[in-house]
Amino acid sequence: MTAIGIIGSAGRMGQALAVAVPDLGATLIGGIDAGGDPVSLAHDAAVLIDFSTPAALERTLAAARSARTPILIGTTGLSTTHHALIDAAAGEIAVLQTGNVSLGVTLLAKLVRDAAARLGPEWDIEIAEMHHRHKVDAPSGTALLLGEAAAAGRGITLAEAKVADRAGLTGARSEGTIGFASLRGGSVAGDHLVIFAGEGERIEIGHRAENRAIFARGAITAALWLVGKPAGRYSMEQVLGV
Ligand SMILES: NC(=O)C1=CN([C@@H]2O[C@H](COP(=O)(O)OP(=O)(O)OC[C@H]3O[C@@H](n4cnc5c(N)ncnc54)[C@H](OP(=O)(O)O)[C@@H]3O)[C@@H](O)[C@H]2O)C=CC1
Ligand SMILES: O=C(O)C1=N[C@H](C(=O)O)C[C@H](O)C1
Repeated sequence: MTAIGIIGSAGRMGQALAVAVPDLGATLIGGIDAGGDPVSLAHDAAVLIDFSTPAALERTLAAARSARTPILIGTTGLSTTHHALIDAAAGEIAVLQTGNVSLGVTLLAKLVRDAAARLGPEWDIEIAEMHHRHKVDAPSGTALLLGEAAAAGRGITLAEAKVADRAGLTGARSEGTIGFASLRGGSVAGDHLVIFAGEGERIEIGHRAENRAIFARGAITAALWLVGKPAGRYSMEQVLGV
């Protein structure tokens, strides 16, 4: 059985993973939280799964590289510096980083890209997300992933179109921008809605996570898929074949 090591093992996702690992024919070799040693975990595990915090990523990737252990990164709130670290690691080990490991969101991203490509820039794109009261980053990793899919469909980068900070006297909406709205409250596992707002009509497509089991399943499936893969940066689309 494939031995999985978890970074962030006592957290909400870490606990969901511990429940799901045996069901998917793998075994949990160990896990760490703040203050834990990623080096020995990376040597013991056949693959690592990280659902922790961006601050942990540099040490985690260094450990994975030194042990040559593949890694699935689900942690969100990553900066361009973190992505550069991931790219560098992917030169030596198999890495998959994504803001959402579910089948539903992986497919939704493809639908969003397609819709954005077919609709002209006069269709305004807005992305709304709601999460539980404990979430610390905004917009969510999923919202950003969907924004990137929409931007790719339009042949632009999200960086040039993103508007995530509306408040006060904002002025009218600029054509071609992609807006984000983040709601926080209660125990919501993760809701995302992508709105294409045209003149006199709207298209809305979205996804609701009803629990963390879907994330645990997606993460373990992806982690098992990474074992034995050559160095590189992989995607959930490749794992799930959608
Ligand atoms: N990609 C996806 O599909 C999904 C992504 N996520 C993302 O996963 C992340 C975790 O979410 P969630 O489980 O809800 O968060 P939690 O806050 O419940 O758990 C985070 C865990 O990480 C641990 N941690 C903190 N610092 C370190 C460190 N330096 N090394 C190792 N572990 C550390 C914490 O331990 P301690 O208590 O000791 O600080 C805690 O156990 C978030 O970024 C979230 O957005 C969540 C769901 C799905
Ligand atoms: O923090 C969470 O809980 C989640 N985080 C991910 C995100 O930022 O999109 C994925 C999921 O929506 C749950």
